[in-house]
Amino acid sequence: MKFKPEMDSIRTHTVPQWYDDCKLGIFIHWGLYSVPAWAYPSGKLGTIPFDERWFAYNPYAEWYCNSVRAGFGPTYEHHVKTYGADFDYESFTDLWKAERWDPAQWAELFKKSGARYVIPTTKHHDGFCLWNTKYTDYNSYQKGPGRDLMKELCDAVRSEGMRFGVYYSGMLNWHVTHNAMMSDYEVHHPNNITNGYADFAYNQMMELVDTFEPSVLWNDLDWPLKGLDDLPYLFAHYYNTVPEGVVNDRWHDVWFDYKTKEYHRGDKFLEQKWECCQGMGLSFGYNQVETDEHYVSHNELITLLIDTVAYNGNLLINVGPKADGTIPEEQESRLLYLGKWMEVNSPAIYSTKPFSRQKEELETGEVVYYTQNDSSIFLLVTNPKAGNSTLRIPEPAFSCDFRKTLGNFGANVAISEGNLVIDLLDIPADSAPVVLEFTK
Ligand SMILES: CC(C)[C@@H]1NC[C@@H](O)[C@H](O)[C@@H]1O
Repeated sequence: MKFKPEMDSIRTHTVPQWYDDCKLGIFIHWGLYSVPAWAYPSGKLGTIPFDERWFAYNPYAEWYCNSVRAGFGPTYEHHVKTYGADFDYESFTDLWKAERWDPAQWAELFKKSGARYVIPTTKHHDGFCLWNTKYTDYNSYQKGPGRDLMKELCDAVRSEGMRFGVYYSGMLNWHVTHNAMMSDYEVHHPNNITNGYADFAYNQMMELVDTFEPSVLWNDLDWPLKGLDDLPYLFAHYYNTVPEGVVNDRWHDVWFDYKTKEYHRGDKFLEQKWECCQGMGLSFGYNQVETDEHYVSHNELITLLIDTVAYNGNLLINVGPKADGTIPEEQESRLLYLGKWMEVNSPAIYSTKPFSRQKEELETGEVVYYTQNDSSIFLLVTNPKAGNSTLRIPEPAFSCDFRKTLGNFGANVAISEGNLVIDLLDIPADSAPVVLEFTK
């Protein structure tokens, strides 16, 4: 076995090329919380103080159980009015049927979006498992849909040639703890998290590795503090079982292959491989309260991908399906639009590296990004003006030859008075970002 259960051995693991090259993944938050599918769209993570102003007004619909446990606030009031004060969260297993779910349809849509990996929630904080785990009967095979949702999805994703990863909420399990969490400290120090629970989480993670051999282990929030000594054994087993596997950075700083950023992006890492994960709206789980205005626009989604890739990141964009197994039209529409753009422009995305410059904001309002591969430099122009316009890029970062535009628009390129001058021609109204390729 290449990896031994000791951190000196684990630290020899490197990020496999596939993860660096693929750039775009699909997150899926689907679970019992998809039945009520209700949250108060209070604001983006990071814009609201992380106290009860966040936890009792949580825009994350997948936090429904905790929001109700708060005992006040809009979600609690909605629950009492809709289901009654005595309706406990576990009873949503009787209402979750997934009656319209076709995993092949999901996989086809994700493939069309240009995504190359898919990571579903196998167990979110509520503790309900979406695979036929032997460690609890609180799972989708024994209850609710009566199906091993993860096995069906894994087969469908892989049959479309995409990689399958697993999300697992290691630190939180609200089927085990029963108090409302109203602070960041409580989230990272849940009471009742015993040695027994740490063993449960370890055993389920090992079961996920052995059952699915996932390309990504995406643990969330933190790992049970009583189980930190188990992690070298988990990582060694995982890397020996899945040599091209990668793990994220939410394991109590014990180890990571790549860093994660959730919504607020701040300073990007550039040198360190990272992944931006967010919903298309304010929530990861489907929230019936959200309308199109809460969602990033179609072009903003493409710009989010470009702004991530230019800084050495991957975009893991989330899909929140409805309880019946259908994907909300607003989300499907954005994925298809992104996929159409990728059909033409993916050479500037897949298998690229950051350039010496990543982003420039021009005086005329356009924002220009750069990526590169071994033979080309790509210049990606977000919010280009409709019709014909001229971009002036002072002190250009390169003087190589303009090769072509990617897409149905024209361009004339010249160096004039020390500026790279680009005449963009025939840009449609409300255009998606446009890409020009230069030869090194
Ligand atoms: C980024 C995503 C996986 C989020 N992580 C923190 C959770 O509390 C939240 O519900 C969501 O799963």
